[in-house]
Amino acid sequence: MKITVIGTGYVGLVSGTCFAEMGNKVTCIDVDETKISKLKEGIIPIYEPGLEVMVAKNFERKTLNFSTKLSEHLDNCDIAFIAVGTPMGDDGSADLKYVLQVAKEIGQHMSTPLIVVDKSTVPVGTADKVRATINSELEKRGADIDFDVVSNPEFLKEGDAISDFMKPDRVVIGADREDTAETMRTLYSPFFRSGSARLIVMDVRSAEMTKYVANAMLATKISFMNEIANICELVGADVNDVRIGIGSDSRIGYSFIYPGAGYGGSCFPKDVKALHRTAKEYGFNAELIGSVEAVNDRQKLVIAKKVINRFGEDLSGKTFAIWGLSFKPDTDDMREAPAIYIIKELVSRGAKIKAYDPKAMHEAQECYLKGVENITYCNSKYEAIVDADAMILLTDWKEFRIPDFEELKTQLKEPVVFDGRNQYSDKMMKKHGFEYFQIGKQPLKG
Ligand SMILES: NC(=O)c1ccc[n+]([C@@H]2O[C@H](COP(=O)([O-])OP(=O)(O)OC[C@H]3O[C@@H](n4cnc5c(N)ncnc54)[C@H](O)[C@@H]3O)[C@@H](O)[C@H]2O)c1
Ligand SMILES: O=c1ccn([C@@H]2O[C@H](COP(=O)(O)OP(=O)(O)O[C@H]3O[C@H](CO)[C@@H](O)[C@H](O)[C@H]3O)[C@@H](O)[C@H]2O)c(=O)[nH]1
Repeated sequence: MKITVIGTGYVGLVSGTCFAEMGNKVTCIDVDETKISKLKEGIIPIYEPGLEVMVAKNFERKTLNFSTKLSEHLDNCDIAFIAVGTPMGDDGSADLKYVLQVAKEIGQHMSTPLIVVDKSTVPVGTADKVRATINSELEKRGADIDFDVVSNPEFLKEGDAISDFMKPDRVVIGADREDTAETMRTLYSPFFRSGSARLIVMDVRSAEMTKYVANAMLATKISFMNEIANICELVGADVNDVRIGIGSDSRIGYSFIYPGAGYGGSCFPKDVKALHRTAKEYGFNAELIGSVEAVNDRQKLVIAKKVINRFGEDLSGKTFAIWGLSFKPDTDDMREAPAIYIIKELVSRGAKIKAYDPKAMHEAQECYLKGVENITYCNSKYEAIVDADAMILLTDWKEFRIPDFEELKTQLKEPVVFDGRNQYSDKMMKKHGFEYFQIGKQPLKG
């Protein structure tokens, strides 16, 4: 099929590349000229394992192309995917300005029948707005061209994006017309080896809702466990054991019940807020969803509180080594990363920070921690710990899992570790003589 993907970010680039991998002819469009010219030179703007090789292969065999000109890539196109950002608006709702701008451009330039697919995460009712916007542009130029609007939310995770897309748990398609649904089934059939039981077709509004419900459910699991972790700590229980104890019940399961320094990223925080806001617009106070968000906001500062309890309210003269800045491992993405909040809190109390992340240093320096004083960016995790008063682990990158503990102990002024992702254990830390603070368990005194 001939496919145009509009918005070449995490979702657009991964989706476009994976569709190309399956033999479709794909053009990825973006308004960001620098991004597009870099992609044409084989430079990938994001860090996502496996993506660079797949982009290069498909670009070379001409199944994948990049452009800034949407108007040149709608003729005889079968499907146009909208994959632009839907950031949080001032009132917490999803800001649809990029989506509707794309819809407007599609209406202005389409010349042949087209299926327009919303892949961006958008509130219920957005497909109707996209349809109305396209119709209005067609009317303005007196054009009568058949088109349909489909919702096909994306469930990929950053860091695992290629495998999530190539081997999806499910693909959700919201289509109100059977011929459109059939085209979408054909597009996705190569991604499912044995039939299409996991290719779920429903009405458009239910598909739009499904995306928010999936993210809200996952975020709820995390906030629930973080709440439990805080209680465990107070009553003298170990949340790590409790997690295993409950996860073994197949009705609960092990995934997404890891307590930590709070969830971040470009999706959970904004999508939970947007769902809460949608409910409010319909006059309903979604209390549980509101609490999920509030618990997470509080959780982001739990590690900072532990540092303050240990070192005092005034942290001037103290230096802390931070291991991990990205919101999760295997990505350079720092959107809503707990590290931003924790570092700002410590710096505001006079602390100095020595930070290291395998991939997110540039994002931190140039964007998310830009202008924050007293941060030194280090070239390695070991450089960061030299003369620091304590090490604080905030992202569970594999390279932090089994560090050289003796080196860590020697370089730190005092052997103190705060673990925001429960990567180590009391047993391990006791062996090496550390004072060890983790989430959901009373501290191990040195
Ligand atoms: N990042 C994820 O892991 C993920 C996963 C599932 C769903 N989503 C959803 O997918 C959507 C996109 O997210 P993302 O993380 O890929 O965003 P992103 O910010 O990485 O990329 C969006 C891209 O769209 C481009 N753009 C904006 N306006 C445009 C226009 N008029 N024409 C062409 N390009 C335009 C931007 O320049 C940018 O490159 C969001 O709704 C998000 O919630 C994201
Ligand atoms: O048990 C867990 C699991 C995750 N997290 C945190 O939750 C956040 C989000 O993690 P993850 O879901 O792996 O990353 P995302 O790339 O944000 O992916 C989520 O958001 C995407 C955008 O909507 C969806 O497509 C995915 O299905 C959904 O998992 C991160 O800060 C993690 O550290 C925890 O604290 N505990």
